[in-house]
Amino acid sequence: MALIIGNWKMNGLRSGLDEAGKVAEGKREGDRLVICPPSTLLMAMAEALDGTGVEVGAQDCHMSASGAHTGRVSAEMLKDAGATYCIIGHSECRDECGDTDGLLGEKLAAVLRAGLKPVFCVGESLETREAGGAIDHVKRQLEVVEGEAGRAIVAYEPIWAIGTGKTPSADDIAAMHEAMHAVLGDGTELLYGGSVKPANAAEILSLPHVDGALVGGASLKAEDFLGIAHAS
Ligand SMILES: O=C[C@H](O)COP(=O)(O)O
Repeated sequence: MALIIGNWKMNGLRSGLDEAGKVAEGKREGDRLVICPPSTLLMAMAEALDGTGVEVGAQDCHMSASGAHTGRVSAEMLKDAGATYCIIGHSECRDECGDTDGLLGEKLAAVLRAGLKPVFCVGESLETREAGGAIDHVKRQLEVVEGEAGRAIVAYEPIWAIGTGKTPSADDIAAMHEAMHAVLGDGTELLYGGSVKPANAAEILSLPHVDGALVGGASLKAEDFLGIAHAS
């Protein structure tokens, strides 16, 4: 069954917990669903979803377990709050938080140290795609995670497809996932992310080496999120 992870990004107040409850109500036997809310909602959501089979994840973490890092949250704290997954290397974090490959290697180690499942994001810009360098770019990004391939989930998210309504062609997604699988092997689940919605989910999730989806905007409404899950 496909793994469908919803990334709420910086969206959601306590009232949003109702939507997570609706996801749990609509979950079918065997569905593998994860919601990554903002950290303010993590503990409450983990408690609300306890026993439903819908898991909760975080969107980023600090590499240290604790210390003088004002405003930051460690992987251990996220685990303690009820998270079982943690996204790292999302293009928005690479861009806004200055996540470098070196820093991401430390975050990956922190997530594994805390006993969380890392969801490591990679993806190219439109400029790189148009220059024909997408696969080489992603392969270079994968160097951070290659050593832990069996313990990580990797999400391919072309930056130009995030929140734009645009997606690569099915052939381009398949080619990228084939290239990632060749690097990482059978033990790593590979997700696609970038404008996934109920209408395109069946085609994307049927592609070879696409084991699931990382969903942004369409994860905010339970109906859409479940529509994606049930398209697989
Ligand atoms: O983490 C999720 C991705 O950035 C995809 O976002 P999107 O589904 O809104 O395009």
